[in-house]
Amino acid sequence: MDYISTRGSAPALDFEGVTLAGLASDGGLYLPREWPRLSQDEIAALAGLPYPVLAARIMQPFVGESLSPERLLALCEQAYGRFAHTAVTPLVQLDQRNWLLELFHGPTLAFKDVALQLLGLLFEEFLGRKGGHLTIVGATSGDTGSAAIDAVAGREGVEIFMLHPKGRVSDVQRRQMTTVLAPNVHNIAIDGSFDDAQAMVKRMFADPALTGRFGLGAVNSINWARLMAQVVYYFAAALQLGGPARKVAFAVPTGNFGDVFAGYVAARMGLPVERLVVATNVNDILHRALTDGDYSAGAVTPTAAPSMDIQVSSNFERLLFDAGGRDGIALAEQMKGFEASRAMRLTNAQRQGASALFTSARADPGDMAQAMRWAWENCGETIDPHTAIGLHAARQQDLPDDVPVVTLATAHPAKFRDAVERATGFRPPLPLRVGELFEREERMVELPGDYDAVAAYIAGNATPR
Ligand SMILES: Cc1ncc(COP(=O)(O)O)c(C=O)c1O
Ligand SMILES: N[C@@H](CCOP(=O)(O)O)C(=O)O
Repeated sequence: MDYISTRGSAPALDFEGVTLAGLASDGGLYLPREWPRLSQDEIAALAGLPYPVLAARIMQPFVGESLSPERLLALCEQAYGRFAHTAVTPLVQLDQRNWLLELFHGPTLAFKDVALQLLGLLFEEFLGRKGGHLTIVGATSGDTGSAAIDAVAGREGVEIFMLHPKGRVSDVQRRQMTTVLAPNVHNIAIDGSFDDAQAMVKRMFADPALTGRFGLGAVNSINWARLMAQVVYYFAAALQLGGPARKVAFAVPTGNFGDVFAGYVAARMGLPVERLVVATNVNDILHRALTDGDYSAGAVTPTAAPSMDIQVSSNFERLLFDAGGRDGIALAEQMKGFEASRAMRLTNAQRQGASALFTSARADPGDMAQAMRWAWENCGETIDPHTAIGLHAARQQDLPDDVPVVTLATAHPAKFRDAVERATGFRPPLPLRVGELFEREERMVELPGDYDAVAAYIAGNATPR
């Protein structure tokens, strides 16, 4: 399996290469040259497998020669052995139509653990072969940061510099990052939004002052390995609900478009998916793009679902490339225009390609609170604000009677307990496995939202390759 860039001019790489590279050298994102396809019989034969075995089977075609099937399985067993539920991503029924896919049973209580626990092990495996040192630079609106830090803290040959927008993550999210005092972990709070932090990280990969001295790596969903690991739970859920004989719809709380793009990959591999519902909060660039082709980024509005307070959505580029005909050179021009003006129109081909599977919905703060209350009062379930946005979208769908709708429950409600308590009156307790988060010392630096200041800090503190 080899991987090509969405912008058409970076060298093709194998799985090990894309995992360590993160972003392509032309500024694009890597995707498999071709989608591996599973027949309906092959999918049916996956029913009932333990999660790590299912994960290794789904991921093997993407991994190719980079890992033997036995080694990939061993890494999956190690990664998913840290989850607090034996099903890893259990399904919970809400009513006749609606289900929750709980993705928050990992060590840091959000769906990011599903991919990042594995990615930490992949880094260790590949660096162990090649030698060298990886300097991870990442941006987080709260959940990627804690999951990535947990996955790499204390590991040999890796260090992490994680940027988050100051004051715009929940107190639990911040402490999950800043109380990890391992010497290879560096938390940086910047003035600005997640979009500002993400733009800085992408710029670092094109900055010779950094790339010349440090081996930069990515943990954000620009890294293909992140998305690959997330494809697995779409199969896991569909198989439990009668797939592949029965189609399933998914409602996905969306920010950087990584999680829902993983659902698109599952469909491209042959999983019968009725619909993928892109659920946004008031930062609704994706909803506007999918409904009328307008991909224009305004300022980010802070909400009670801070992890989705994103306007420039990295992985949308992957969809524009794949659904729009895979013309990397044309897409590079289109993205250059977007980067200059923060606005673009989707082409007809991109709109048609996307509309075959995707639909979208937007939730304002009232819709979000109402969905939290509905789940609590009618089903006895506490859900977090991000999941609530997904559920709001799921409950608006007009679908054939026999199609179940799975809302991805992307974070544990206790990560956002103030918002949950405001909506439901119930304050969800933190699970014991996170420990005494509020008693621990915090460590981070605060920097202005200025690229040169952040790059200089990293250059002054990172380990050369
Ligand atoms: C809890 C939660 N829900 C949803 C999302 C959105 O996921 P994605 O960025 O993959 O669209 C995020 C962050 O990305 C998140 O942390
Ligand atoms: N919501 C994310 C934002 C980063 O997204 P990623 O999936 O590209 O890493 C977060 O919680 O940090």
